[in-house]
Amino acid sequence: MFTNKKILITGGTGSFGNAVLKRFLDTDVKEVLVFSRDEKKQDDMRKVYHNDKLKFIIGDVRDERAVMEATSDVDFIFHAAALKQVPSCEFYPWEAVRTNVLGTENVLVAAKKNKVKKVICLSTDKAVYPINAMGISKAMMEKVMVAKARTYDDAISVACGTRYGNVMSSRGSVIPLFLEQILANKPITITNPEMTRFMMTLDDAVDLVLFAYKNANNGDIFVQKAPAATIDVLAKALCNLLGVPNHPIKVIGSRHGEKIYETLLSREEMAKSQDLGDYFRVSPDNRDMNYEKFLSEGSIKIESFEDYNSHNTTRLDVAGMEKLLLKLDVIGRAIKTGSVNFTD
Ligand SMILES: O=c1ccn([C@@H]2O[C@H](COP(=O)(O)OP(=O)(O)O[C@H]3O[C@H](CO)[C@H](O)[C@H](O)[C@H]3O)[C@@H](O)[C@H]2O)c(=O)[nH]1
Repeated sequence: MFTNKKILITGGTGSFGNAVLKRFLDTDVKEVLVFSRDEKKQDDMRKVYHNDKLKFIIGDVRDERAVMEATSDVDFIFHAAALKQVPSCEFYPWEAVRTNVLGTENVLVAAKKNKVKKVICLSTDKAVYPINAMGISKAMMEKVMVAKARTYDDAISVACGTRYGNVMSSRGSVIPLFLEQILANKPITITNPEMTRFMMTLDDAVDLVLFAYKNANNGDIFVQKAPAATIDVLAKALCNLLGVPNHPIKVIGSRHGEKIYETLLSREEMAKSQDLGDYFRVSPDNRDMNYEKFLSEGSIKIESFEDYNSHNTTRLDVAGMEKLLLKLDVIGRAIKTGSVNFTD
């Protein structure tokens, strides 16, 4: 699939970057370039992987020149660089715009100029009916991707997007936090026990981008079908797995910008999405602005569709959640060693 090809991953030192990298390095890829800002994280990765195919570039997606140069000789781009923490983006929304929106524009402009064959832009469920700055910036990122893709020559370059739910145990997320709290014998801090989130493993996340890579047409957005659970179920499953079913719980209330449930596809998107089995594809609206030419489009009955969200998808009970959690290395390590290692 990647024989003799050069791949660039923006934000390649993060949880997703590491997971996707491992898959790429197992192929006969020519080179994998990690483009990111943090020299320390790059140096740590360099030492862990010891692989000649892996190259590191220091740079920021906000910097047009750095992006142009980094992508000059690249076949594929996986664009994962982002500000993604909901609370911090609420406090610094302009920073989210700079990285998530303008940074993505830089990547897409450079990809066109440098004739990159495919660009896969990573988005999130929080971009659908967005209420927080992170989600709004990711929604704008998707709009930029779709609009830029309209200007691409299909025979040369393809840009597409993927939308994730929560990636279980990614850096800074709730699963490592709850594990730490249990192991330190501190109460688990639950925001709202009834809140639901889609649950995806990092492997699912990698499968989704590879599916998009293989199947995308210009402007497509892909979503993977996924189960969901309440935070209460998640906390109970973690306590059971660590052998402390009666561990204390403290309800702390929602944080800035949080939603009670997340949506992977809006009702409007469901009406025109294509069901591909484990995935949905949402193709772009490629009409031009002379809308009077396209009257038949008005006939779809949006009301007869429901959005695809973490309340109405398959819901995991405690046993189902435990089974899914056991797929994560971090859980096995926590059970065995009594400590949390965040390398997943
Ligand atoms: O102390 C805490 C912290 C979180 N939660 C709850 O746990 C769920 C998940 O929280 P996370 O912080 O793990 O995840 P978010 O849903 O806020 O956002 C996450 O998912 C996004 C994708 O949707 C991005 O990847 C983002 O980086 C990542 O943090 C939420 O319902 C949250 O309210 C608690 O109950 N207690």
